[in-house]
Amino acid sequence: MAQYSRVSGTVGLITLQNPPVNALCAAVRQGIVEMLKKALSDSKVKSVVICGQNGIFCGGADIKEFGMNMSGPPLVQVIHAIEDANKPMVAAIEGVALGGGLELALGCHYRIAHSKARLGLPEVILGLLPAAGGTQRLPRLIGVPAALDLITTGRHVIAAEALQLGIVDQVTDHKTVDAAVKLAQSVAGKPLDARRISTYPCARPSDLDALFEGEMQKVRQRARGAIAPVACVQAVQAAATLPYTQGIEREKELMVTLFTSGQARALQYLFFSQRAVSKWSTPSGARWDTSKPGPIHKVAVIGLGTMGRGITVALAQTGLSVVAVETQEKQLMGAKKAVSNMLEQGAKRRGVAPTLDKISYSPNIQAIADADLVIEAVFEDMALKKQVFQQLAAVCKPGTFLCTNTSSLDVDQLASQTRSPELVVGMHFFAPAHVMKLLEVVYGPRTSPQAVATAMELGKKMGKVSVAVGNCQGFVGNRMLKLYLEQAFFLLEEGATPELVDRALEEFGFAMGVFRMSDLSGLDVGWKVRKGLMLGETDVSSGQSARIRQGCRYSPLGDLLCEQGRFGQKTGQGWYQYDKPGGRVASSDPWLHSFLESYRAKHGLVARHIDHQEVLERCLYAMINEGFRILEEGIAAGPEDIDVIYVFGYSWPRHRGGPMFYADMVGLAKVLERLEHYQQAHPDVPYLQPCSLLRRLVASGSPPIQRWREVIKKPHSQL
Ligand SMILES: CCCCCC/C=C/CC(=O)SCCNC(=O)CCNC(=O)[C@H](O)C(C)(C)COP(=O)(O)OP(=O)(O)OC[C@H]1O[C@@H](n2cnc3c(N)ncnc32)[C@H](O)[C@@H]1OP(=O)(O)O
Repeated sequence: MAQYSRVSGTVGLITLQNPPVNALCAAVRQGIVEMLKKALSDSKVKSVVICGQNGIFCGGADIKEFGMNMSGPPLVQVIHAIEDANKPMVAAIEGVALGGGLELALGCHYRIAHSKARLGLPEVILGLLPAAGGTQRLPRLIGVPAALDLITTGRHVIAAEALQLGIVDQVTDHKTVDAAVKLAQSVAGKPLDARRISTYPCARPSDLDALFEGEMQKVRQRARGAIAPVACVQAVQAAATLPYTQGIEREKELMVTLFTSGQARALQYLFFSQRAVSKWSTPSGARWDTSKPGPIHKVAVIGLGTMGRGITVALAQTGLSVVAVETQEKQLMGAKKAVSNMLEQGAKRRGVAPTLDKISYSPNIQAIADADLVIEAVFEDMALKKQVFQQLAAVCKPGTFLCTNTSSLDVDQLASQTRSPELVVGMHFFAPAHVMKLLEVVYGPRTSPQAVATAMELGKKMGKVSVAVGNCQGFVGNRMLKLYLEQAFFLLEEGATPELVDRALEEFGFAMGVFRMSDLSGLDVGWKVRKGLMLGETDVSSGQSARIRQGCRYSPLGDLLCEQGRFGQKTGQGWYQYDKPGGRVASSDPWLHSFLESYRAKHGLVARHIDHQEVLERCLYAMINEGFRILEEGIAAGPEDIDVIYVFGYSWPRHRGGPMFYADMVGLAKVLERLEHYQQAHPDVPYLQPCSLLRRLVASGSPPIQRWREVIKKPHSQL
């Protein structure tokens, strides 16, 4: 899987051959060792170039090998053999040099990159560190602060920045391998001692201890319990304080700890899950590889509130033509200004020209007549959306895909308003729509495979992680979220405080606990949804009836706060208090605590001690149980879909893989046992009843998450 040839008479060329990204699997590593021997023993060869086939240098170690017993020569030794070579070694970097790929290049004596190439050490994103000498060579080459930045964030740099940092020696706009061969010829016979990075001293800034202390603090804060970023800092600290041979030992030691941690498993599962969700399928048999997306040149957005504006920005940034329609003139003018600002800021950040000219604005719905796809983003109200869909059906040209940006409403009811329900599909964006990576693509029973494929393709163009899901109340994300929120309310009724619940969830790894998050997104949003479901009326706020709706336990706490005008950050008061409306810093609110006390007294509830474990089990297992129901009903095709939705749309801590992966880590039997326990304690909460799929999985011996689909497909087995 590595090829050798001699070019221009005196240059040995080693080409890595492992499509699609030339990952360094055992056979590639073995191939490099053998081809290197050939090159070094060929007396005609004066210098050697290493490149990758198909315009990609190397995407790093083969992540698929991580779960297996490693065979073949270890990458660290391969790189040492390259660095020790007595002929100049030149890395010709095209496409990407990531992880082990960049480490391989750092073992070479010279590096040349194409101007479009991207370089980086993204191991931290996989729960690892660059353990093939990356943490030891990079700081020696570019200095401790710059190396810490790249290694702890995993960010990619383009060739120009790599040149500026000193990672590469040259950048070319021409054929990289040809330029590398020229460079190799020009350095043939030159001494190599000063080119072996492992022999460089590591420049030590005078305030080294303070630098590492500050970095460690920053990283711990950002990591939210992830251990890899911390290990990355420790490894770079070894480079700065120890000789290379000891540093590389420390790097290995830290890597072994990470390698065997559940966090690395979770993050690697997420890497493959993120890619797996693009290979969507539906229960009716439609699939990504047999469904062709329709051609989309022009997209219309209807309704320019917060969501419509974000969607318009995200569309314009893809380079598509956009018609943005808002019937209220004042709102239209405001939207135009806001969208232009967002586009300008985004373009400035990315160093490109803003795409303002891609958008035309109109107060008239007739302006969308020639759009290929329409995204309706009006207020979340079924009657209003139905009216808009009737208008769309009348105005749009035949074959136009009609998409609704709804967070929970029935996509099929909207499809019924049109003559072509097969063209109707949900596109559930998350706020702010130009920033958040997640897109739920919702197919109804009549949505055509082509409509799903088109929405998925558009999501990809917009840089989203798109997940195809079935049509049900709340789809996947909000359906599970509802139970998470509800359990948190029940915990308050039983004696917890918002602070206690949030602390437990934040220690678990969420950026914000459920109550701080509700304050941020606005309590009124959920209130309106509950009213729409006839749940949020508290006119019967005394006695038992206030806490029972539609025959089940209900907590009106959120509704009662809204009735007081406490909508969260926007009003300066919610589950917490803020220094002013729009304030961001939450502080404990004595009013809220006495409100909870009088609420409990009024309803005869006796506060009891609640610990973090109960908070996690009640909030997370309720949600996970619903996840199993979603899988059983075929609303999500597999656990990966649910996990990707939760990580990219709901800030689930990445190093915990997602709710379904977490259930696998905890153990399905344990989750089942705790759900049974809570169901007995709370018989008025029917959804705590363990889902039959969970029971079947446990009865099947709790197979690993990668094998759940086999059990899902056999609905009646094992019981
Ligand atoms: C004690 C132990 C010592 C070990 C020492 C060595 C340690 C080294 C650590 C590492 O190198 S870890 C790996 C670091 N590299 C990465 O994180 C890069 C991951 N890949 C990417 O970021 C992207 O794939 C890409 C390379 C930028 C290409 O992106 P693109 O959008 O073009 O394609 P994708 O859809 O993402 O990928 C295509 C295809 O390739 C598979 N794949 C990508 N990278 C790897 C890899 N490193 N190993 C195995 N497979 C990889 C990906 O899964 C896709 O597969 P599919 O089947 O087509 O979905």
